[in-house]
Amino acid sequence: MNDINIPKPKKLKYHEKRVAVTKEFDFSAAHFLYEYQGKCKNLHGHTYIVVLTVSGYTDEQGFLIDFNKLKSIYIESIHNKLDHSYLNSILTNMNSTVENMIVWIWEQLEETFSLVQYKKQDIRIEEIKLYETPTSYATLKWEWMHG
Ligand SMILES: Nc1nc2c(c(=O)[nH]1)N=C([C@H](O)[C@H](O)COP(=O)(O)OP(=O)(O)OP(=O)(O)O)CN2
Ligand SMILES: [Zn+2]
Repeated sequence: MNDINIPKPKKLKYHEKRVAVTKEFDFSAAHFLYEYQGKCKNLHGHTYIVVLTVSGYTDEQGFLIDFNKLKSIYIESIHNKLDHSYLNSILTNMNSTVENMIVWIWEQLEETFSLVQYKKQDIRIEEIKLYETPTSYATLKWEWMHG
């Protein structure tokens, strides 16, 4: 039987390994592709899925980053800018392919992360996956951005 009256430990133990946590988000947006021969030359929409993975070291409570904090960073950096948007008016000088969008998304997120104090935990974006459809997606990793 579980004892719910376990005394609070005097000092919480935590490890010193780099770990990663992942959270998934979505946004809906419209676009069309320039200089493209195919159905995507016409205005259409997608519900994009963003799979965001960050890595670093945990704090004394065993948190790398609270999932709620990760969500608020995502909402501020990406959702508020892209949800129900017209992508051609945001990525103005390039095609809104998932390849281009994922780099833009990375840069926006990284800017917000740099404003939050995570130096002690050395938190960094480790990987992003951006799904345009359930079967079509792009991947970007820390070493490809910074290696
Ligand atoms: N390398 C890329 N190819 C294509 C992109 C892209 O961003 N990068 N984008 C498109 C279109 O935006 C299109 O809406 C999505 O492409 P697609 O996977 O072909 O979508 P479908 O749902 O029609 O896929 P099916 O598997 O054929 O059902 C095109 N290419
Ligand atoms: Zn499309």
